[in-house]
Amino acid sequence: MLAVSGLTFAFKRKPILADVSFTLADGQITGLVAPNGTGKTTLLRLLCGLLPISQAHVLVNGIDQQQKHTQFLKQLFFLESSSNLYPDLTVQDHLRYVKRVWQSPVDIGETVASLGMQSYAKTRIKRLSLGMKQHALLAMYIVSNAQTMLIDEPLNGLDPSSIQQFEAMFRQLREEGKTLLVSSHQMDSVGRVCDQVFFLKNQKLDVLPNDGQDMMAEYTKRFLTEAS
Ligand SMILES: Nc1ncnc2c1ncn2[C@@H]1O[C@H](COP(=O)(O)OP(=O)(O)OP(=O)(O)O)[C@@H](O)[C@H]1O
Repeated sequence: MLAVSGLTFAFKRKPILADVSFTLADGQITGLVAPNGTGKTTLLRLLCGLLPISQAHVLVNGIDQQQKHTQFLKQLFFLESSSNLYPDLTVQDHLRYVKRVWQSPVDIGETVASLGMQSYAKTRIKRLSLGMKQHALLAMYIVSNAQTMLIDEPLNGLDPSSIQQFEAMFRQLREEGKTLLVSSHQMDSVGRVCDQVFFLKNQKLDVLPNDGQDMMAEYTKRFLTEAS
């Protein structure tokens, strides 16, 4: 479980979050949705300690981000984007690194096969397409076996069958009891896989349980009607 209380953050004069509190349960997928530049990535960075949380508390399974930082980080996986991958290392190098650091029992070969990556597992990152790099990034999350996974726009650059494949992987991680917070602009996909959605608006999170609503209509209600 991830528990956040009293999180406030601003970049100089740009407020991003105002006294935000929430919990994410194990075995749940939460979507994080907002227009470009609102603060989704900033929230994910704050949760894992890449930006200072000042007076707030962020705990994973009761372990405090600030008091037990190393132990906290072992419970969590966040790699912001596939542009953070090492260009001269292969996909397999990245997966071996994650497996070792997170002391994970997850089998690399099985993960590669389940994502259909066999043909480029030994290829350097710099020779891969965007979609292939997105697969490599998701494979790193799976191999980490971390309890909490913060995933920033994983569906960018994916073709429809890869989107289906990623959605199946998210569901599988949910079945394994993982806690997923996934930012996305793909409202149809959010509707298909998320148990609840956080709409970030006016520095607050508007929490919507997924009861099968049309998520694009929910987005429009919150963000497009006032823009038009
Ligand atoms: N290091 C930084 N210094 C100053 N401002 C920043 C910094 N990083 C982000 N911002 C600003 O904070 C705001 C939120 O950015 P963030 O990247 O969190 O948005 P986002 O919701 O993830 O957007 P997108 O959907 O485009 O990825 C933006 O206005 C951005 O310009």
